[in-house]
Amino acid sequence: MLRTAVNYLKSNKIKIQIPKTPLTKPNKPKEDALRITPFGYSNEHLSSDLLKNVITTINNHPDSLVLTRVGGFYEAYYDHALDLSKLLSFSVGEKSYNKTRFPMAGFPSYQLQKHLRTLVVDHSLFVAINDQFFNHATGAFDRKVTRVITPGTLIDESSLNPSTHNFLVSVVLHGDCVGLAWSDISTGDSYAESCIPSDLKSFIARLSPSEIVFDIQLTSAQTQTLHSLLGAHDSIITHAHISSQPPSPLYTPIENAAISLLQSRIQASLIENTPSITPTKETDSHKLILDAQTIRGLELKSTIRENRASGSLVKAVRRTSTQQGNRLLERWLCEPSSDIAVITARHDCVALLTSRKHLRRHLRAMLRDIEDGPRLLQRVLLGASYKPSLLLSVKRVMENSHNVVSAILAEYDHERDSNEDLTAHQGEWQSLLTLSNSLRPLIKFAQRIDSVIIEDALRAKDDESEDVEESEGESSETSETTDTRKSNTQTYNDDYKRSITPQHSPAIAKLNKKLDKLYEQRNKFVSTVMQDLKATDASHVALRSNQKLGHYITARKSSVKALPTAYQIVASQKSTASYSHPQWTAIKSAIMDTSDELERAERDALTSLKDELAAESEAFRHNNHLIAQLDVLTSFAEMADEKHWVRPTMTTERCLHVTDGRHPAVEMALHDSLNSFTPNDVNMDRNAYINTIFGPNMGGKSTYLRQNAIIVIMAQAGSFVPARAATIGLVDRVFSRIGASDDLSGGRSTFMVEMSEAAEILQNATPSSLVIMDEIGRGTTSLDGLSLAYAILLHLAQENKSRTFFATHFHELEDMLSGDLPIKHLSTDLVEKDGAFSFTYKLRDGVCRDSHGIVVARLAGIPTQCIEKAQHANSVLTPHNMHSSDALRVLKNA
Ligand SMILES: Nc1ncnc2c1ncn2[C@@H]1O[C@H](COP(=O)(O)OP(=O)(O)OP(=O)(O)O)[C@@H](O)[C@H]1O
Repeated sequence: MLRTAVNYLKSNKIKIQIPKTPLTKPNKPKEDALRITPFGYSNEHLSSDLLKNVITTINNHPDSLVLTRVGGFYEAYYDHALDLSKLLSFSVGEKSYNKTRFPMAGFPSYQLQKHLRTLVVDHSLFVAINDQFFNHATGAFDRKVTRVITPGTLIDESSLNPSTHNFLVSVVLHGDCVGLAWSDISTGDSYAESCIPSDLKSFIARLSPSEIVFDIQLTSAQTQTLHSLLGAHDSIITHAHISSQPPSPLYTPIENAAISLLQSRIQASLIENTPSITPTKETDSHKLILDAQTIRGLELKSTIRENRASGSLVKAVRRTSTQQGNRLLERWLCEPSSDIAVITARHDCVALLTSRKHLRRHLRAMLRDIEDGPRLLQRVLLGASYKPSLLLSVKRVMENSHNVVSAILAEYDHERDSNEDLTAHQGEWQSLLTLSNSLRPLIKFAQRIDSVIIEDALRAKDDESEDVEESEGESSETSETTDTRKSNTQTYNDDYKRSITPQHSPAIAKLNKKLDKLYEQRNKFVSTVMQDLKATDASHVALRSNQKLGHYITARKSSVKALPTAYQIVASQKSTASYSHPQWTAIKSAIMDTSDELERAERDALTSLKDELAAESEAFRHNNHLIAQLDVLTSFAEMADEKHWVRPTMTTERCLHVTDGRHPAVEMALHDSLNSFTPNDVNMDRNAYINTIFGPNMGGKSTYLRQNAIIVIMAQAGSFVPARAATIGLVDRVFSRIGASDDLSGGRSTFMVEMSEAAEILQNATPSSLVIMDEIGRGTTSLDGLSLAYAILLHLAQENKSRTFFATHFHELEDMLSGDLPIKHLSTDLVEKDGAFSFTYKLRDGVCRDSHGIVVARLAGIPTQCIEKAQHANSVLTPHNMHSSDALRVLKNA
């Protein structure tokens, strides 16, 4: 009856990676081996309550791998144990109940985060955490599932990539409208929007969610429709109910439906501590839309061939210093703005920071010290790997954010007071000041945390509790020692470490005073003990406490002199004796009780600080978003200065002019191999908005296409651009048809994919769009390909009227497209000098009629014999004689 998560995912055709070897039954371990398994298994019998709970939990969570907390360990039973041991490469143990033995595997609780990464991130499993709670009434442990961890609901820092968001997206389809709500639970960022069905794919490509939620009540036809709208993606699909919660007037009904679907999915996962989703309505809602192929084809987030981040645009241009900045940079590049005011304000900030190297350096140094505020906040609020000292980290983020903004304002004041020419930069300063001044005042709250918490003590306590967790299960005798072995100096290494200042509350002040007094009494008592024992010539005097003897005094026996009667022998060994003393028992008991009381009061104080932080969470998130923006803008400025990028002029005209444009990632790769990049120009206006690019294979056509799209994207994201000058007419969408790929699982051949992508462009591109098309029509016969290329170009020129870069080897197009069309032909060349060939990479006007495919094939290493045959065929055949029997005879007789 038990169904493991692996089986469930497999049976639902959900993509998982499982070990190649099949899951097997464990060998029956030997009795002795059971006691020494690496996960600390002891050969105990399971209690019937625990067993019942485990079986019920497994049955209630048929999709999940159930991990049950037992003491200091997380354990899995039955076939879940087999799966766990296989996936984590553990050996399997056994437990028994009523003489029945069954498999068990587990690990110490402090290793949970590490193993969740393997189970949930690497293997896309769902893991139900069956936690234990001590029940004071029964004196036993109760257990219940507190979280069902899935790829989209991870909040544990160590399982997440800090530089990218981990989105959970809900999708609702109603007629011609799709409602979407998405949230990164680890940062608290949540949004909702609606779109037309054909845009769903681009949304998903931009967000790269790890999990997509469908309404559980969808019919199979509706599910199928949604799947086809989503296209290919790497996310897992889960289901939830659309819960009935009050709709927000900020959102449309379909957006509200998506929000409640998302909320109920989160509720089902974060059972004990469900965050409430309040999506942000984006102020900058005018976006440059990039479709899924474009994000992939331009290698914005990862390379096409190996799907690696290194080599991608994000990686090539990233100079950010914070994790929140890394995430925002990715968002801005995949979702640039199409609002000229927003873009201009960003360019203003970049201009200012580019020209002020000292300010930029100062800011970058300060930004590097800012921790990942949004994820820290979520850890505090959701209790995932929470420890009180996180409040100190939150405080530091507040202070450092304040310092970053203060540094900007101070620089402005300094320039205003000393620089007469400030008016020339007034607009740029205005943009940076508007952004900086939006910082919400949290510094007082930071000061409050500072005045309440005793930092060193709280950190030491957290470190100790981590150590305790790691050593849980090991036996340890608690002891307080006042050791006089080496000198008369008395050390009280077990004194209570206070982590909250007495000024915090009268109750805490009172308890502190009481404890101080008790410590004073103890010190006096210790002096008396020392005198008494010295009188008997005893040495190695120590005051201890343990469970067996209670509070007692030990000393090395060296004299027969009698001690006062208050000293009662409680244990005696060959050379040492242990004594109880009523005064010591009274003092020590009072110290322990008061310490406990103080600890509880301090814990309450920390909880109320946590609540205060929850009330300020919106302001804290706002400030972190501000820091992320300043970080990305500083990163853009760093890049502009380092690589000599320029500020583009933005206009609403349908034009694109670039002087000496470059491709940032290709230029970087060439630079690494000590080669230089050849820059190229663009000149497009309303009379000539289509460029066809001809030239040899490997001549740089695709690079040119991509670099122009990237220049537009970088500009509209707010960055300067890799060029000597640029004027960019605002673009509403970038479409691309690049590279050949099939979609076998979707039942589409390479040519079919190519045509579907072209169809989408022709149906959706507007006069404000930018289209790049690489070698359309190459996947079929030359004649069909040429005809399609011709017709598509004409359609783009006459119907869509989009700015278009069209790379092709069909030089016949020059003759076919003559006449009054807004098309300009450009070419790169292959030149020969002393028998050596080289590419010019420089575009010139006109059409290159030779693709030099055979030369490139030789350079690629095709065997000489084969090349010679190709050269012969090439010299015999022409487009006109290809089917003539004479030509074919000459070819065969060669
Ligand atoms: N402007 C340039 N300056 C220097 N090197 C370049 C330039 N453009 C491209 N290259 C180099 O040439 C290689 C091939 O470029 P690209 O893929 O753009 O050629 P292509 O003309 O599209 O080739 P094909 O027609 O075979 O697809 C690039 O990987 C890069 O190393």
